[in-house]
Amino acid sequence: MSTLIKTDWQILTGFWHFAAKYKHLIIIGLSSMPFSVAANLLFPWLMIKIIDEQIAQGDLSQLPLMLLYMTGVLIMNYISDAVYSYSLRLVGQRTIFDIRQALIARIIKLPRSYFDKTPTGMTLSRLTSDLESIGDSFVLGVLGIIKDSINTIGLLIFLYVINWQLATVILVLFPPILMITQYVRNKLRTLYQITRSSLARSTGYLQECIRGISTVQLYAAEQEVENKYTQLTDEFLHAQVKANGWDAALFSIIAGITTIAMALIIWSGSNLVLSSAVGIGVVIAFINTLEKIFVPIRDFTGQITAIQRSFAAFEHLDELFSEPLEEAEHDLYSDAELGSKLDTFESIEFNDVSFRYKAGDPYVLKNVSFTLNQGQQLALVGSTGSGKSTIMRLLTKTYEGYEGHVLVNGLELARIPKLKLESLFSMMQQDVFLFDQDVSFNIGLAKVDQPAVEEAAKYVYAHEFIESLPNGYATHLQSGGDQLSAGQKQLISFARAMTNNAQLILLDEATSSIDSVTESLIQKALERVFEERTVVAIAHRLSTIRESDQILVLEAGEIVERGSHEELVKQQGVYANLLQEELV
Ligand SMILES: Nc1ncnc2c1ncn2[C@@H]1O[C@H](COP(=O)(O)OP(=O)(O)OP(=O)(O)O)[C@@H](O)[C@H]1O
Repeated sequence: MSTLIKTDWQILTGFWHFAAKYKHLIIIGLSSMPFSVAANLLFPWLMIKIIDEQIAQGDLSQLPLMLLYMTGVLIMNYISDAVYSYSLRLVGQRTIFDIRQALIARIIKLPRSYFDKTPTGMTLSRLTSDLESIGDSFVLGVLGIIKDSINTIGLLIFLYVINWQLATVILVLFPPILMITQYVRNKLRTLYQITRSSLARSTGYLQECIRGISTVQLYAAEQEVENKYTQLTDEFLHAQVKANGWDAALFSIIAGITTIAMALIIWSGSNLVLSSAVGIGVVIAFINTLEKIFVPIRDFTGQITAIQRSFAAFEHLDELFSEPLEEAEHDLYSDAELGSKLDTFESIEFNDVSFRYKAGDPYVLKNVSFTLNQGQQLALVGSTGSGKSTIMRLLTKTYEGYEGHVLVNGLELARIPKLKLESLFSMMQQDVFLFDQDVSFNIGLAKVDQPAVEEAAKYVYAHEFIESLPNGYATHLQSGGDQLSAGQKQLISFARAMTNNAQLILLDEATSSIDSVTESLIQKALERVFEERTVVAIAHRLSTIRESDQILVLEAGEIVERGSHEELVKQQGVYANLLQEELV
């Protein structure tokens, strides 16, 4: 089997098309480089000229012109540096912006199976810290390395041309500087890893505690939470302090080596001056250039580490981009093939359907078959874990990969694009997710106008309670609708399901206990839906589904009984038992 592990280079080239869009900016940035290098070389060259050919000769006639040149060179340096940084940083920022947009577009289309196996925090960190890491580490690292390497090589060649003996003095100091920086960087890398992982752990812990704040307060566990958090952040602080120490040490060591180099240059330079091999200007130019060579070398290993660190982020993003969008893999019906076949709901047919969530897992649906025609009501009944919600999830294409056939109006469900189902089916969910927005948004999800929102609310008897809220439909629902009762949340979910006038209502009745006033509203709404629409319902209270045309009783993924309420009662089987339990 061929290995699918990509090299860093392959991953990186996979992202190139994002940056390639800004080729013109990259060309502008890179073409400023020769000017920057030229300025870096011209400056010491002019200095030598001024000292050795003007000052040392006692002839200052050319001095104003030389100073003018120097000013020009400095200005050229600033401008080229600014053009380089501005344009290439802009490329970095725009590229990251585009990657973020592409990532979000991808994430929201990923199948539910992805979200089942991936913690939310991990997906969010791809969009935040991984992208930030690419911005901070990769973009700045690469920009720094390109600029510093070209400048350093240019300067070294220049110094060798001016005087090879003094240039060799500088070159001799390269190996110890590289060794020391490598050693300190390794220490820093380990410490940075500790700081990152301890920060991630403490932030994760804090996130969890804030999410579960009501439990923390209810059980008076504030002190324990505080202690644990202090312990986790202590580790972070400790590693950070150590890292600061090493960072400062590296800085001082390089400053020390620069001083040693200066002493060596002065010492050997003085001898060369005395023997008239070079002018004093050359020695001064060498001293002036030292920092420009040693500081980039100090930063070099850091930039390499930063770039390496960003490879992990690229790898994470690549994984996310490689996550399959399940629907795209299927041979979906074209618009022409569908024609008007899905304009009105006619029937659903489950034909020997089996399903498991993952290959190798046990089947949670086994050979399920049933038919539901327009205008009928089908109820799914069974103990917890028997597979009722799984049937709903297959119908809404939340999960794919069933065995057997599911036909909607005679068309294979797997081949129907999800969007086409939207106007046909509507789901009244058990887990009501309310957005931190007003009631109207929560009902219409910004897809329908206010009259349609109110019409849907009236249909499910939610209008009255919504009107009694402080700002009616404009009332802001905070933290997932904490100010609403479980029943009120359900009514909003019902209204949401009604906004698109879908012909088939998929109903997942809530198990949560509901106050009696809202309960009667919910019952009225359900009765109306059952009377007027085609319904597939998971009902926890059997009273809700009494009037259904067909009741399927599931046990461990299999249909064990089917029939109307009366027929099942007569059978004296599982359904009759469930009914008995409910009455008790
Ligand atoms: N995302 C998932 N991944 C793996 N297994 C799952 C997943 N969701 C449900 N299951 C398993 O599938 C089986 C059927 O679950 P399902 O949610 O369909 O039951 P249910 O009858 O709707 O139960 P309840 O009445 O409690 O909602 C259970 O054994 C459950 O553990």
